[in-house]
Amino acid sequence: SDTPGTSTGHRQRAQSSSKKRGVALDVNAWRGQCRELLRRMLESADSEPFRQPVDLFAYPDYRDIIDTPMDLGTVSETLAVGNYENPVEFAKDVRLIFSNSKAYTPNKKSRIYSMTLSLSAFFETQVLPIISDFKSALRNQRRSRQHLS
Ligand SMILES: O=C(NCC1CC1)N1CCN(C(=O)c2ccco2)CC1
Repeated sequence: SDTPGTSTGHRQRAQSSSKKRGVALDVNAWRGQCRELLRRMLESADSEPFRQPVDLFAYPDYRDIIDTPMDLGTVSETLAVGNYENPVEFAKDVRLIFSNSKAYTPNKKSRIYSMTLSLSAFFETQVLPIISDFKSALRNQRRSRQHLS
């Protein structure tokens, strides 16, 4: 630990460094982080009903209730082709999977709906730091660009 009362002197801050508070504020880090989060969700048994679009022959009334179907396979594809601009858009689609399941379920004790609950609890804990780190990186980038103008 530091000797109490020692001065660290005036540390020269490297101009190019975007590191603050020990967090690398990289505005692109969110994409790999979201890919890894998806991978972990897809390896969970709880994601099985949500890996592919709903089979409308198995659930003929599905579109009577659900306007915008969504599934983890579609989210993965959208992320892979670069069609999400930020992690908030990514999270919006994943949350749509869970809200669709909640809207469609005949009752809150259904097996598939209970899988939604545990999967979404896991997702929310994991996506929160990804979104806050992205927003910090964006603030940092705008701050450093602003002084250039
Ligand atoms: O067929 C589905 N998925 C496609 C399977 C993976 C290949 N389903 C998932 C969505 N879904 C519900 O959320 C739900 C809630 C209560 C009962 O079902 C309906 C069934």
